[in-house]
Amino acid sequence: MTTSNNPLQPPADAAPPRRHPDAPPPGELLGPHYDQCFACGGGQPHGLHLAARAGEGVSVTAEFTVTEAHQGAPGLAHGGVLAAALDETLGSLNWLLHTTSVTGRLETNYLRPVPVGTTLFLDAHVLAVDGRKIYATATGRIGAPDGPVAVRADSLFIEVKVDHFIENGRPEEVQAVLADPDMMRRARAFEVNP
Ligand SMILES: CCCCC/C=C\C/C=C\C/C=C\C/C=C\CCCC(=O)SCCNC(=O)CCNC(=O)[C@H](O)C(C)(C)COP(=O)(O)OP(=O)(O)OC[C@H]1O[C@@H](n2cnc3c(N)ncnc32)[C@H](O)[C@@H]1OP(=O)(O)O
Repeated sequence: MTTSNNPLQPPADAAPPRRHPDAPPPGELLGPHYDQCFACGGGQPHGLHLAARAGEGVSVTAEFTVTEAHQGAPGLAHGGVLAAALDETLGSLNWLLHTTSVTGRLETNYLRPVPVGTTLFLDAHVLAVDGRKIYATATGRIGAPDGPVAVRADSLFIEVKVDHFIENGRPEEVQAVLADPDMMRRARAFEVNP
Protein backbone atom coordinates (compact mmCIF):
# COMPACT_ATOMS: atom_id res chain seq x y z
CA MET A 1 0.00 0.00 0.00
CA THR A 2 1.25 3.49 -0.79
CA THR A 3 1.42 6.10 1.93
CA SER A 4 0.17 9.61 1.05
CA ASN A 5 2.32 12.64 1.81
CA ASN A 6 -0.81 14.80 1.88
CA PRO A 7 -1.16 16.01 5.48
CA LEU A 8 -4.92 16.46 4.95
CA GLN A 9 -5.49 12.82 4.03
CA PRO A 10 -6.08 10.52 7.01
CA PRO A 11 -3.61 7.67 7.34
CA ALA A 12 -5.00 4.24 6.49
CA ASP A 13 -4.98 3.17 10.15
CA ALA A 14 -6.85 6.27 11.44
CA ALA A 15 -10.01 5.55 13.45
CA PRO A 16 -13.46 6.20 11.96
CA PRO A 17 -15.23 9.19 13.51
CA ARG A 18 -17.25 8.44 16.65
CA ARG A 19 -20.19 10.58 17.67
CA HIS A 20 -19.91 11.28 21.40
CA PRO A 21 -22.82 9.81 23.40
CA ASP A 22 -23.53 13.27 24.86
CA ALA A 23 -23.43 15.05 21.48
CA PRO A 24 -26.40 17.33 20.85
CA PRO A 25 -29.19 15.63 18.87
CA PRO A 26 -29.46 16.18 15.11
CA GLY A 27 -31.10 19.52 14.34
CA GLU A 28 -30.10 21.19 17.60
CA LEU A 29 -28.68 24.70 17.27
CA LEU A 30 -25.16 24.63 18.72
CA GLY A 31 -24.87 28.29 19.67
CA PRO A 32 -21.68 30.37 19.72
CA HIS A 33 -18.61 28.89 21.43
CA TYR A 34 -17.55 32.45 22.35
CA ASP A 35 -19.63 35.64 22.15
CA GLN A 36 -16.70 37.62 20.69
CA CYS A 37 -15.86 35.04 18.00
CA PHE A 38 -15.73 36.82 14.62
CA ALA A 39 -17.44 33.89 12.92
CA CYS A 40 -20.16 32.79 15.36
CA GLY A 41 -20.35 35.35 18.18
CA GLY A 42 -23.27 37.72 18.67
CA GLY A 43 -20.92 40.36 20.08
CA GLN A 44 -19.27 41.19 16.75
CA PRO A 45 -21.44 43.61 14.72
CA HIS A 46 -19.62 42.88 11.45
CA GLY A 47 -19.03 39.20 12.20
CA LEU A 48 -20.48 36.31 10.25
CA HIS A 49 -23.08 35.37 12.89
CA LEU A 50 -22.77 31.85 11.54
CA ALA A 51 -25.32 29.50 13.06
CA ALA A 52 -24.43 25.80 13.18
CA ARG A 53 -26.63 22.81 13.96
CA ALA A 54 -25.77 19.26 14.86
CA GLY A 55 -26.25 16.79 12.01
CA GLU A 56 -26.36 13.00 11.81
CA GLY A 57 -23.24 11.02 12.70
CA VAL A 58 -20.28 13.35 13.18
CA SER A 59 -21.55 16.16 10.99
CA VAL A 60 -22.89 19.69 11.24
CA THR A 61 -24.74 22.13 9.01
CA ALA A 62 -24.43 25.90 9.17
CA GLU A 63 -25.70 29.07 7.53
CA PHE A 64 -24.43 32.58 7.16
CA THR A 65 -25.53 35.52 5.05
CA VAL A 66 -22.90 37.61 3.28
CA THR A 67 -23.24 41.32 4.10
CA GLU A 68 -21.62 44.52 2.78
CA ALA A 69 -19.05 44.24 5.59
CA HIS A 70 -17.80 40.93 4.13
CA GLN A 71 -16.82 42.23 0.67
CA GLY A 72 -13.49 41.68 -1.04
CA ALA A 73 -14.42 42.78 -4.58
CA PRO A 74 -17.46 44.98 -5.27
CA GLY A 75 -20.54 43.06 -4.28
CA LEU A 76 -18.64 39.83 -3.66
CA ALA A 77 -17.59 38.02 -0.50
CA HIS A 78 -13.93 38.17 0.50
CA GLY A 79 -12.18 34.81 0.19
CA GLY A 80 -10.83 35.08 3.72
CA VAL A 81 -14.35 35.55 5.06
CA LEU A 82 -15.47 32.43 3.20
CA ALA A 83 -12.47 30.57 4.66
CA ALA A 84 -13.56 31.76 8.11
CA ALA A 85 -17.06 30.38 7.49
CA LEU A 86 -15.61 27.01 6.47
CA ASP A 87 -13.19 27.05 9.41
CA GLU A 88 -15.97 27.80 11.89
CA THR A 89 -18.26 25.12 10.46
CA LEU A 90 -15.44 22.59 10.72
CA GLY A 91 -14.62 23.80 14.25
CA SER A 92 -18.25 23.20 15.25
CA LEU A 93 -17.60 19.49 14.84
CA ASN A 94 -15.97 19.78 18.28
CA TRP A 95 -19.49 19.65 19.74
CA LEU A 96 -20.14 16.28 18.10
CA LEU A 97 -16.81 14.80 19.20
CA HIS A 98 -16.96 16.50 22.62
CA THR A 99 -13.43 17.69 22.24
CA THR A 100 -11.56 20.98 21.96
CA SER A 101 -9.44 21.39 18.88
CA VAL A 102 -7.88 24.16 16.81
CA THR A 103 -7.22 24.45 13.10
CA GLY A 104 -3.78 23.17 12.11
CA ARG A 105 -4.42 23.23 8.36
CA LEU A 106 -7.20 24.51 6.16
CA GLU A 107 -7.13 24.09 2.40
CA THR A 108 -9.85 26.08 0.68
CA ASN A 109 -11.13 25.59 -2.83
CA TYR A 110 -13.12 28.48 -4.38
CA LEU A 111 -15.43 27.31 -7.15
CA ARG A 112 -17.92 30.18 -7.63
CA PRO A 113 -18.05 33.85 -6.58
CA VAL A 114 -20.43 34.52 -3.70
CA PRO A 115 -22.42 37.79 -4.02
CA VAL A 116 -23.40 40.02 -1.10
CA GLY A 117 -26.87 39.02 0.09
CA THR A 118 -26.24 35.31 -0.52
CA THR A 119 -26.99 32.88 2.25
CA LEU A 120 -24.29 30.24 2.22
CA PHE A 121 -25.41 26.77 3.34
CA LEU A 122 -22.49 24.84 4.77
CA ASP A 123 -22.01 21.30 5.92
CA ALA A 124 -19.02 19.54 7.44
CA HIS A 125 -18.17 16.06 8.63
CA VAL A 126 -15.27 14.28 10.24
CA LEU A 127 -13.49 11.79 8.02
CA ALA A 128 -11.22 10.15 10.60
CA VAL A 129 -9.40 10.68 13.88
CA ASP A 130 -5.77 9.74 14.51
CA GLY A 131 -4.71 10.44 18.09
CA ARG A 132 -5.00 14.25 18.50
CA LYS A 133 -5.48 14.77 14.76
CA ILE A 134 -8.99 15.26 13.39
CA TYR A 135 -9.47 15.10 9.62
CA ALA A 136 -12.60 16.82 8.34
CA THR A 137 -14.08 18.31 5.20
CA ALA A 138 -16.65 21.03 4.49
CA THR A 139 -18.74 22.35 1.59
CA GLY A 140 -20.57 25.67 1.14
CA ARG A 141 -23.52 25.98 -1.26
CA ILE A 142 -25.22 29.08 -2.62
CA GLY A 143 -28.79 29.89 -1.65
CA ALA A 144 -30.03 26.46 -0.53
CA PRO A 145 -28.76 23.23 1.06
CA ASP A 146 -28.76 21.65 -2.41
CA GLY A 147 -27.62 24.81 -4.24
CA PRO A 148 -24.49 25.07 -6.39
CA VAL A 149 -21.21 24.44 -4.57
CA ALA A 150 -19.25 27.69 -4.11
CA VAL A 151 -16.51 26.66 -1.69
CA ARG A 152 -14.98 23.54 -0.20
CA ALA A 153 -12.32 22.91 2.42
CA ASP A 154 -10.24 20.05 3.72
CA SER A 155 -8.81 20.45 7.17
CA LEU A 156 -6.68 19.06 9.94
CA PHE A 157 -7.69 20.06 13.46
CA ILE A 158 -5.47 19.31 16.46
CA GLU A 159 -6.95 18.49 19.84
CA VAL A 160 -5.82 20.84 22.63
CA LYS A 161 -6.58 21.31 26.32
CA VAL A 162 -8.49 24.37 27.53
CA ASP A 163 -5.11 25.55 28.87
CA HIS A 164 -4.15 26.28 25.24
CA PHE A 165 -6.56 29.23 25.33
CA ILE A 166 -5.74 30.28 28.87
CA GLU A 167 -1.97 30.33 28.23
CA ASN A 168 -2.06 31.94 24.79
CA GLY A 169 -4.97 34.39 24.83
CA ARG A 170 -4.64 38.07 25.76
CA PRO A 171 -5.12 38.22 29.54
CA GLU A 172 -8.02 40.74 29.46
CA GLU A 173 -10.27 38.48 27.41
CA VAL A 174 -9.10 35.28 29.10
CA GLN A 175 -9.89 36.70 32.55
CA ALA A 176 -13.35 37.77 31.40
CA VAL A 177 -14.10 34.24 30.20
CA LEU A 178 -12.62 32.66 33.35
CA ALA A 179 -14.98 34.83 35.39
CA ASP A 180 -17.98 33.45 33.49
CA PRO A 181 -18.97 30.15 35.12
CA ASP A 182 -21.29 29.08 32.28
CA MET A 183 -18.59 29.56 29.68
CA MET A 184 -16.02 27.64 31.72
CA ARG A 185 -18.42 24.79 32.40
CA ARG A 186 -18.99 24.44 28.67
CA ALA A 187 -15.27 24.57 27.85
CA ARG A 188 -14.23 22.17 30.63
CA ALA A 189 -16.94 19.65 29.72
CA PHE A 190 -15.03 19.02 26.51
CA GLU A 191 -11.75 18.29 28.26
CA VAL A 192 -12.76 14.82 29.38
CA ASN A 193 -13.59 12.80 26.32
CA PRO A 194 -14.16 9.23 27.55
C1 LIG B 1 -10.15 31.00 28.52
C2 LIG B 1 -10.99 29.76 28.51
C3 LIG B 1 -11.03 29.05 27.22
C4 LIG B 1 -12.35 29.18 26.55
C5 LIG B 1 -12.36 28.37 25.31
C6 LIG B 1 -13.24 29.02 24.38
C7 LIG B 1 -13.54 28.44 23.25
C8 LIG B 1 -12.94 27.13 22.84
C9 LIG B 1 -13.89 26.05 23.05
C10 LIG B 1 -14.29 25.26 22.11
C11 LIG B 1 -13.88 25.40 20.72
C12 LIG B 1 -15.06 25.03 19.94
C13 LIG B 1 -15.26 25.40 18.70
C14 LIG B 1 -14.24 26.14 17.92
C15 LIG B 1 -14.85 26.44 16.64
C16 LIG B 1 -14.28 27.13 15.70
C17 LIG B 1 -13.03 27.82 15.83
C18 LIG B 1 -12.31 27.79 14.51
C19 LIG B 1 -11.02 27.14 14.70
C20 LIG B 1 -9.87 28.12 14.66
O1 LIG B 1 -9.83 29.02 13.90
S1 LIG B 1 -8.57 27.84 15.75
C21 LIG B 1 -7.47 29.22 15.42
C22 LIG B 1 -6.40 28.93 14.40
N1 LIG B 1 -5.49 27.93 14.81
C23 LIG B 1 -4.50 28.14 15.71
O2 LIG B 1 -4.38 29.19 16.27
C24 LIG B 1 -3.55 26.99 15.98
C25 LIG B 1 -2.13 27.50 16.18
N2 LIG B 1 -1.22 26.36 16.31
C26 LIG B 1 -0.95 25.81 17.50
O3 LIG B 1 -1.37 26.29 18.55
C27 LIG B 1 -0.13 24.54 17.50
O4 LIG B 1 0.67 24.46 16.37
C28 LIG B 1 -1.03 23.27 17.61
C29 LIG B 1 -1.83 23.30 18.92
C30 LIG B 1 -1.98 23.17 16.41
C31 LIG B 1 -0.15 22.02 17.61
O5 LIG B 1 0.88 22.18 18.56
P1 LIG B 1 1.18 21.09 19.68
O6 LIG B 1 2.56 21.41 20.23
O7 LIG B 1 0.06 20.96 20.62
O8 LIG B 1 1.21 19.71 18.92
P2 LIG B 1 2.32 19.06 18.00
O9 LIG B 1 3.09 20.08 17.26
O10 LIG B 1 3.06 18.08 18.84
O11 LIG B 1 1.42 18.26 16.94
C32 LIG B 1 0.62 17.15 17.31
C33 LIG B 1 0.43 16.32 16.05
O12 LIG B 1 -0.27 17.12 15.09
C34 LIG B 1 0.53 17.34 13.91
N3 LIG B 1 0.37 18.73 13.47
C35 LIG B 1 0.28 19.82 14.27
N4 LIG B 1 0.12 20.91 13.53
C36 LIG B 1 0.10 20.50 12.24
C37 LIG B 1 -0.04 21.18 11.03
N5 LIG B 1 -0.21 22.50 10.98
N6 LIG B 1 -0.01 20.47 9.89
C38 LIG B 1 0.15 19.12 9.93
N7 LIG B 1 0.27 18.43 11.07
C39 LIG B 1 0.27 19.10 12.20
C40 LIG B 1 1.95 17.06 14.37
O13 LIG B 1 2.74 16.64 13.26
C41 LIG B 1 1.74 15.95 15.37
O14 LIG B 1 1.49 14.74 14.66
P3 LIG B 1 2.05 13.34 15.21
O15 LIG B 1 1.33 13.09 16.53
O16 LIG B 1 1.70 12.34 14.17
O17 LIG B 1 3.52 13.53 15.39
